[in-house]
Amino acid sequence: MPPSVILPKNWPQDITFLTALHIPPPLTSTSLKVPPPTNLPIIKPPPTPNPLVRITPITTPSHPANGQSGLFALRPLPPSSFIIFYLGTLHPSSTTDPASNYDLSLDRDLDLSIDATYCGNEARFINDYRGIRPEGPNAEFRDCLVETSKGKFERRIGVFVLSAGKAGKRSNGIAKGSEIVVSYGKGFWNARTGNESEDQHQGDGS
Ligand SMILES: C[S@@+](CC[C@H](N)C(=O)[O-])C[C@H]1O[C@@H](n2cnc3c(N)ncnc32)[C@H](O)[C@@H]1O
Repeated sequence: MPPSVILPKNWPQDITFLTALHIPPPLTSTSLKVPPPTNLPIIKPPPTPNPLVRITPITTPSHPANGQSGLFALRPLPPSSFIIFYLGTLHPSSTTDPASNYDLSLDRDLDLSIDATYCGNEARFINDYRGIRPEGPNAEFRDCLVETSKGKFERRIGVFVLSAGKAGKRSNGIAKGSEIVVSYGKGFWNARTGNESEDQHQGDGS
């Protein structure tokens, strides 16, 4: 991280803040290059810290992640809008640490995942909707692209506000002050309650 980078409020001291994906050797960004044309949205990297969100310690006893943190909207976020990239360490999915609570599959065909246990950005604080928002998630992970140089694109995972259709007809997106929640997928929770029947990664399934 360049020394001039301003850390987001409430960023933990023991986690490295990233402004770009961490790609340790032998992987290179070539693994993420996508030849055009593609139908994925092209996202311009947002400023850091991300002005749309805030990491907030959870102190409500009834919140299932009480004592941890969550990610909250600092302003109204319209349906389908991009919020933030999911950053962390890129690694082959075959090396996924089954105990990681911050691992997200980037692409099954490319066999790549992103783990934000030791380094990441604000997106690592997004909680699962279960026990928090009875209506369901208000955001989701989506595949997208970033233009790294003129005409060159790389794969990323972004967090997007649910579309009005998915969130219900009257959805206005995410209100200022609301917690941003996704679905980690049943597999995430099954793996943690000893049910191995649906062993998927965070973000798969619902
Ligand atoms: C990706 S982290 C989310 C950020 C985490 N709350 C933190 O402060 O670092 C995933 C972990 O958050 C907690 N968590 C997220 N959503 C939860 C929920 N709906 N109920 C209980 N714990 C949750 C669990 O400990 C889970 O392993």
